[in-house]
Amino acid sequence: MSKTIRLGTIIAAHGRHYLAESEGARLQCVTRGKKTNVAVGDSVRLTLTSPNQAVIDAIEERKTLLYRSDQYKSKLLAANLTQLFIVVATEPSFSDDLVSRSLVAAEAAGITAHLILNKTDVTESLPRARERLQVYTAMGYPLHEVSARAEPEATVAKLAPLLAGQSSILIGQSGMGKSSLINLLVPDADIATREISEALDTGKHTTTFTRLYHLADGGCVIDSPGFQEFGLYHLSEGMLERAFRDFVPHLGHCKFYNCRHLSEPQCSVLAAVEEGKIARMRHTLYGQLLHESAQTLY
Ligand SMILES: Nc1nc2c(ncn2[C@@H]2O[C@H](COP(=O)(O)OP(=O)(O)OP(=O)(O)O)[C@@H](O)[C@H]2O)c(=O)[nH]1
Ligand SMILES: [Zn+2]
Repeated sequence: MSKTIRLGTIIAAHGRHYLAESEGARLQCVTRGKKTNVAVGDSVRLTLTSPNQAVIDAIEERKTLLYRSDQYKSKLLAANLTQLFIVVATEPSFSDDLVSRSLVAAEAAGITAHLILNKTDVTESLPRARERLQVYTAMGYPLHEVSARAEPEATVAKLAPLLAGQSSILIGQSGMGKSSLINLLVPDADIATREISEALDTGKHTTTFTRLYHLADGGCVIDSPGFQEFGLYHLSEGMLERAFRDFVPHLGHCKFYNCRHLSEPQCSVLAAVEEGKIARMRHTLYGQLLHESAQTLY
């Protein structure tokens, strides 16, 4: 049989099983050997092995790559993204640690980050949520307030134009309303998810895989399973300080050119923390991430 080579886009990933879209068809894909370096959003070169199956031969050059990592391994979240939306809600309470880590990951990957505050209809928790989000809006991250349940049309009117023509990912802790938002933005998301799940043969684990949906206005949106941890062990010290957007104006002014901004004398980052220009919580996280990146084993 002569080989058929095609280009495709990875639209779902579950373990080492991938689903690609190519010339209007969906193809079940595997990698060669034990490679697991493929991400949703990747452009790939495929060799067809049957009418609906293929082997991934190569990954085209990525524009961006968003990933998280722990001490032992990295986990690719999505490739070729242009934007990241962090979904938080008035309730349940969101984690500043996860929000900040997601922002740092986006900065390090060169992806624009936005915040979505969902469930604004829960008015008693709204002032507190807004107050907590001020630290991020002060850094220039756009905040979009919506209520997927109480104001679905207004939610779509606000978010759809931001997503059009872009390649976006929605991430958030469980319970923030990410699925509700996806269902509003991608009207046939449920059907698409079921089809993808069947094609991937993931059985019951329908919500544990990352998938890409096309948008009516062009572009795509990627839904990833909720997670509780966002390890950034892969970021080097130099990348870390620049991925803290609030640190950037103060970099280059420390007494020591190789200042780590932890306890050095005449450190302009520490001075900014003392002056309230950098939130203490952000500096604490920076110290934690620096510590984590020193633990990397791989
Ligand atoms: N009051 C209110 N509740 C909402 C809103 N949006 C979603 N919810 C509710 O919040 C709960 C969580 O919503 P989901 O969309 O399942 O949230 P998720 O972030 O996808 O959570 P997981 O599926 O656990 O990852 C559900 O009970 C929704 O009905 C909203 O705008 N206002
Ligand atoms: Zn310093």
